[in-house]
Amino acid sequence: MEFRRRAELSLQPLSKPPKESPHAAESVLALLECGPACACRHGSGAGGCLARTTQRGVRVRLAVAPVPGKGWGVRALEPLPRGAFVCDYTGEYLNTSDARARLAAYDAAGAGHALLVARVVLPSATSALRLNIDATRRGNVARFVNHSCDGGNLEAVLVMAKGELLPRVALFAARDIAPGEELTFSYCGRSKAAAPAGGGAAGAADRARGAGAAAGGRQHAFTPCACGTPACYGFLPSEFV
Ligand SMILES: C[S@@+](CC[C@H](N)C(=O)[O-])C[C@H]1O[C@@H](n2cnc3c(N)ncnc32)[C@H](O)[C@@H]1O
Repeated sequence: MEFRRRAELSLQPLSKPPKESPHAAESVLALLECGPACACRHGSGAGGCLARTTQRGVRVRLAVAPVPGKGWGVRALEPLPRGAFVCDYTGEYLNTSDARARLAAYDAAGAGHALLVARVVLPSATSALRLNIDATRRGNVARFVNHSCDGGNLEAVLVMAKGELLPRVALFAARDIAPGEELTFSYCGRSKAAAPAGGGAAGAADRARGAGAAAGGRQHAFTPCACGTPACYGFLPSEFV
């Protein structure tokens, strides 16, 4: 597993929030993994490549359960050590015009959604790859993870595997998490209120600390936030397409 500042990730609402928004997204490090273009073998057994952390599916016990004021949410059913891989953020990869159309439809329906937008600044720094991953209709457990203004206990990390056409987004434990805790992350990137960890300890989230994220939560009007943290801004990140 290798981390480089090769690409910057900025996961944020579909269009940039106003500069003065407390929910401004920040750039992140990326995780590079082996992939289809590597000669190494997949698998965690003897001889298996270890640089494929996010490619083995969800290995931790999670529960989707109602959370007061937020609809459904995700809780840990076992201790998750800092740096543990929790899950990929899976969903439909959309082009931007389709993503905008869907957002308009979600808005019209007045419903929440789970459309995550990530902008990957390319090494030239003159252009960016934009990922629109919509987990609203098809996705995995990640689509039930709620927002927390203090950054939550998960970190969203951009994952690039050799030979894979598109990057992915994965969620890692940003700190030690106790059984029963609700899993959350910031929908708009690392919260200014969240204390970034140093880079010392081993673990993906450690080194990729600072990952931003913007899943779902696109609300046309300000939607009250029920994260309940001291850092709460009172509303979910908003987007202005
Ligand atoms: C990606 S989904 C998360 C799962 C969602 N709670 C559900 O029941 O399907 C995003 C939606 O969850 C709700 N949500 C997420 N975080 C919240 C929070 N901190 N406070 C209130 N609602 C939240 C919003 O309706 C948002 O549009």
